[in-house]
Amino acid sequence: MKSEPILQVDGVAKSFGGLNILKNLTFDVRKGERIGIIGPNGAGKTTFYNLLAGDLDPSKGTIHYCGKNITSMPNYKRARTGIVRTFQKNNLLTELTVLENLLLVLQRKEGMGHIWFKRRHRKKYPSLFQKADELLHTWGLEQQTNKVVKSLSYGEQRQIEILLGIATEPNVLLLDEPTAGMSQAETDYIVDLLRKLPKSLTLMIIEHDLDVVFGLADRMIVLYNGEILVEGDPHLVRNDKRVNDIYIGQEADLSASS
Ligand SMILES: Nc1ncnc2c1ncn2[C@@H]1O[C@H](COP(=O)(O)OP(=O)(O)OP(=O)(O)O)[C@@H](O)[C@H]1O
Repeated sequence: MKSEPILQVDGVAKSFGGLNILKNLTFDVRKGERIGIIGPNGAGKTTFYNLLAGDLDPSKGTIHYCGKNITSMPNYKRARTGIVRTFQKNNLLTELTVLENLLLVLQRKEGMGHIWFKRRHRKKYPSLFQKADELLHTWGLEQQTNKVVKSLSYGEQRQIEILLGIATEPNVLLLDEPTAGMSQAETDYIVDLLRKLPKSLTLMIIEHDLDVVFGLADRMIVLYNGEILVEGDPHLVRNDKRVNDIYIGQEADLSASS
């Protein structure tokens, strides 16, 4: 028996000054699904994440999360209820160390005040530090612990950003091009990390690297001109003529990226 949808998107549209960027999107996401979202530049993928994360309100339609209407719920409340996104560009505090960035996320999660950053001491907050150590160990990033973020490579910074998203223990994690700008080794690390995430976590991944997204997703959504062109099983989507047509002349032929 299929589980109840964790997200229900019903008739969602978004216009900017008369331009219809997203048109009548309707689909459900079930708990634990891995949804890959692809589409050419400008198809509306990031705008769609903005609507899911509460960074923008839809012009039409509704979004339900765990059965509750969240269409007008602001982003910080959605994040608190477990819908967390990462961005195409890093959102880290680059003057701080990896550990300090992680502690900041964990202290917020533990409800330890909204002071944007207060230096915490290991002796005084052992459980906070232990949690940070565990996360860095689990994801093989111990060596980065005390490095200042700005000293890391772009790909390493993106790895840390994803780690921070995971540290919040989200129910739904929205990843926006998680491997963009990464080396092959860094990409492999991220793919491996995403594969190891708990099965109960619902993942949505916007990704231009077709090998990555087809390798991770158990369902694909193809956006084109603000509409769902094709949706479904990755194997069928990969071989769909309409999908191949929109990728012809672009970075890759879908059938060649297996
Ligand atoms: N605030 C805005 N005002 C006006 N137009 C916007 C705004 N935000 C996005 N757009 C337009 O909406 C369209 C979709 O943009 P969006 O960033 O969602 O596409 P995308 O599929 O994520 O593209 P990419 O793969 O290049 O990131 C683009 O034509 C963009 O210029």
